Amino acid sequence: MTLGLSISGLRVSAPSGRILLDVEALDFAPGTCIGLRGPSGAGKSTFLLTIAGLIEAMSGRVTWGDDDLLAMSAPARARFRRQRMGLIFQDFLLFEELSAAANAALPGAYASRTRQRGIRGRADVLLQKLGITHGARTVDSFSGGERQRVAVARALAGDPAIILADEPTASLDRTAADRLTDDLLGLVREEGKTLIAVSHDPALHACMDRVIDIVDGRISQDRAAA
Ligand SMILES: Nc1ncnc2c1ncn2[C@@H]1O[C@H](COP(=O)(O)OP(=O)(O)OP(=O)(O)O)[C@@H](O)[C@H]1O
Repeated sequence: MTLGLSISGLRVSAPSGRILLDVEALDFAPGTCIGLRGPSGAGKSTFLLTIAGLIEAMSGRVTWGDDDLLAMSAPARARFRRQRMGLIFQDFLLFEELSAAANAALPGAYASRTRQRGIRGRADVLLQKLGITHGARTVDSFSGGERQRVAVARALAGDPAIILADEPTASLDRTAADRLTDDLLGLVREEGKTLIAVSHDPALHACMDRVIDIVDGRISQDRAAA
């Protein structure tokens, strides 16, 4: 399954009333890899949280396929996120005392037995593809690059249509960052998933299909990557 994103008249406000995001119209075709960049505090993470349905104080339309996030109840949004989205963050957010396989299979935590088995199998295949063959070792002894590859396997294990990444290469050195970018984009493209990645890393943006600049909560530039 692939899903595209359509946004119109989106506004996100802080409790003070300050507008954090103001996006008139934006469409992402299914299966596109999109980079988001902009100065610190511009609203990139807020944008990512908004399209993940994690922000309440928003108005407008944020539609994934036929599903309008604002029209859903909070539990329906959480279910949608669980079934359709994989999330990757800068600081990995792994369970330190678990193995790579157990971390990567976490999207199965709330799933039926049958789906859990499928997710475990997919997690193992993804870890193999990502070169993580560390058996029962717990991830607390993994390098940053290895940890982030476990996070990539976890994001993809539930076979979600959408992958959202916030600074996926920021904690890595250049070599590990480039490898992670190659691995992530390779897997995402192989399966036709939609990827949206916030990053300050020009090397990551150079691999994307489209790069969008956000400044002061607004889209200042939107172009197909060279
Ligand atoms: N819950 C909130 N209440 C008030 N202000 C907020 C809230 N969340 C974010 N902001 C503000 O919104 C602005 C955008 O924040 P955001 O984290 O989206 O920026 P960013 O572009 O991701 O920055 P960085 O590159 O530094 O991570 C910042 O000024 C931040 O302080």
